[in-house]
Amino acid sequence: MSEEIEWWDYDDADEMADAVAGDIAFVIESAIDARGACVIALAGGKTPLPIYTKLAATKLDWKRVTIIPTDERIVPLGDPLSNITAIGKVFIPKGARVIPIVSEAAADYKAAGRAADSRLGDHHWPLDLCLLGVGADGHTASIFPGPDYEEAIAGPRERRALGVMPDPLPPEAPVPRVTLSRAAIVSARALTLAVTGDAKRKVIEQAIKQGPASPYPIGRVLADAELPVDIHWSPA
Ligand SMILES: O=C(O)[C@H](O)[C@@H](O)[C@H](O)[C@H](O)COP(=O)(O)O
Repeated sequence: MSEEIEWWDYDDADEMADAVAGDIAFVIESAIDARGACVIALAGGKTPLPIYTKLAATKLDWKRVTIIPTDERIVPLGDPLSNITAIGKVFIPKGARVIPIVSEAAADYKAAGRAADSRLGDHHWPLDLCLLGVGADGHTASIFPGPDYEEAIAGPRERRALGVMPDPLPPEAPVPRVTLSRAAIVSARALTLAVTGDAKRKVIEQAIKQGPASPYPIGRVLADAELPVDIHWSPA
């Protein structure tokens, strides 16, 4: 379990977006100063979109920034469900390298996961930052209960990404996924969550209490984190 999990509460999503965008910009600047480049993973879903808009408005050396999604729904690029399409719309115009982890709608989600894993091998590792979202069911990235759960949570530590068939399929995007593994997520130099609403807050608080025995994916991830984790929260 991480030594330290710190909650940051805001009045609204806009205030949260300002703060989280500021934190991410600081990580990016520091990585560029230290190494000349930065690699970050950004969550899919809707909650972080205001953060991305504010982050993209920040003056940074975007050409030195590589962005991957924490997870992707297996759909073609351009599909409304595609996480990297939403992220790319915001950051490609800034000059960032935005890397899809699913190149085409693969019939075999496991093969899509293997391809993503090998593609991520081309990038500097560990991540400078991983921004996670959380579902009200306790999933994070695309680590969901189902046949691939143990592999996502406790597969070989060098495996960065894998294919996942959630069971049950989540109604908001009922498709197989490719996700970063727990090992890849917790190896990030900075681990940040951005969530809204009481339901998600309750799930995360419960998951933290449960520790490594948590039935929630986010509980299993937080239980394995060694660095301090920041959880940013606003009511809506
Ligand atoms: O592809 C995905 O589904 C996401 O990356 C996922 O982990 C997301 O962060 C949560 O489902 C929260 O999504 P919302 O922010 O839309 O509630």
